[in-house]
Amino acid sequence: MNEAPKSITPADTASAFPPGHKNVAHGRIGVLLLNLGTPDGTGYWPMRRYLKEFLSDERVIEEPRWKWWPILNLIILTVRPGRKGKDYATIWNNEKNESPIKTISRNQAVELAERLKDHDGIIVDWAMRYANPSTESRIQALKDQGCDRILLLPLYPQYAAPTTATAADQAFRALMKMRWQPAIRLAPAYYDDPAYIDALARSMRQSLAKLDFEPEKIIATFHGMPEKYFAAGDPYHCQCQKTSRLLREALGIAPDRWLTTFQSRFGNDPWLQPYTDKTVEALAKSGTKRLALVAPGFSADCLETLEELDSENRHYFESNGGEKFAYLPALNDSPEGIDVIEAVVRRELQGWI
Ligand SMILES: C=CC1=C(C)c2cc3[nH]c(cc4nc(cc5[nH]c(cc1n2)c(C)c5CCC(=O)O)C(CCC(=O)O)=C4C)c(C)c3C=C
Ligand SMILES: [Fe+2]
Ligand SMILES: [Fe+2]
Repeated sequence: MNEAPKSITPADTASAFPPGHKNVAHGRIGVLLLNLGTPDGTGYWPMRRYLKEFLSDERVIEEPRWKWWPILNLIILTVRPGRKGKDYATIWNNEKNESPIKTISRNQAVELAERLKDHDGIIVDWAMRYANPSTESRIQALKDQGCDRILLLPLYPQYAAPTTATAADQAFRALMKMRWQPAIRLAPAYYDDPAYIDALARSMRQSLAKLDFEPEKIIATFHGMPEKYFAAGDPYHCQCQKTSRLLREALGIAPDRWLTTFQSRFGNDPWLQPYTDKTVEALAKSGTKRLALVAPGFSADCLETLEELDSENRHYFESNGGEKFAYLPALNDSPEGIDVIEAVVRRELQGWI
């Protein structure tokens, strides 16, 4: 049960309030789960709005604006909304009329609140960096409910400037408009946290046990990024590699059965390699018949996993001689997934609760 928010009374200040002083609720703690975002619909205009917001972010596209603006507005935003809208339609949650990443993110917040309900005065919410629910609206909602301390948890196990840093930028942009800012904590990346590796290993064991085949090879695939971001000092690549190694070791899988790859290349620059699609194709062509893919960097299944991995890469494998293919689901709102979020949140709330 949540305690009622506190408010400063004249008794606290030992003097009468000057007339007109606004009484602001405080005394609660907010936990805000942050993920990337997703379009509000699969039609041209919601897709275009989403891609415009996303691809206008200088943390995502590090090109001079004068060079990027015409490419984005005259080329990408004319063709990509239609093409990607069709892809989103294949994975859409029609019951709720929303993208899976939204359904899963909401469930993660509900489940986390359930795990924390023994603590008075904690409110759990969720928000997106792009589109809805916006980071600003949910930080304001927490503030309105009396949260004067907020823990931000970007649900990216591996730090990357195009994901983690932009989530923080957006939260701090919202604070810039506030008179009484809440105190903020930002949870660090948890790529090698034993709670995360253990949850991934438990989840993978369960998924592998449900298959009607034993994969010859397993690929741990991570979202890619341009190589030049890595060269400029982004720790993402190293953190992905470490997650992958720790996970393989936790599962006791021999190194020659395990590969680490990067997916979702966008544009013409070289991205982190090896590329997932090229690796899947090469494995099939060189005689691998049974393959499983897992995407440890995604805390929620989304377009990049459900469509790109489970559908596109399955097709590359099967059309090049592969026979059995499995995509092993992300941690999502499974008990293992909530174990990770709860462990990080409890650790980062120390001193506040
Ligand atoms: C163009 C540059 C991009 C970089 C760099 C990038 C990094 C990055 N992204 C994720 C996680 C997700 N990305 C998702 C979709 C997506 N990503 C890009 C581009 C970059 N991502 C685009 C253009 C899109 C939209 C789809 C498309 O048009 O191809 C998603 C899925 C969201 C959903 O709606 O389901 C996630 C999640 C990470 C972790 C990352 C790290 C380097
Ligand atoms: Fe992305
Ligand atoms: Fe590295």
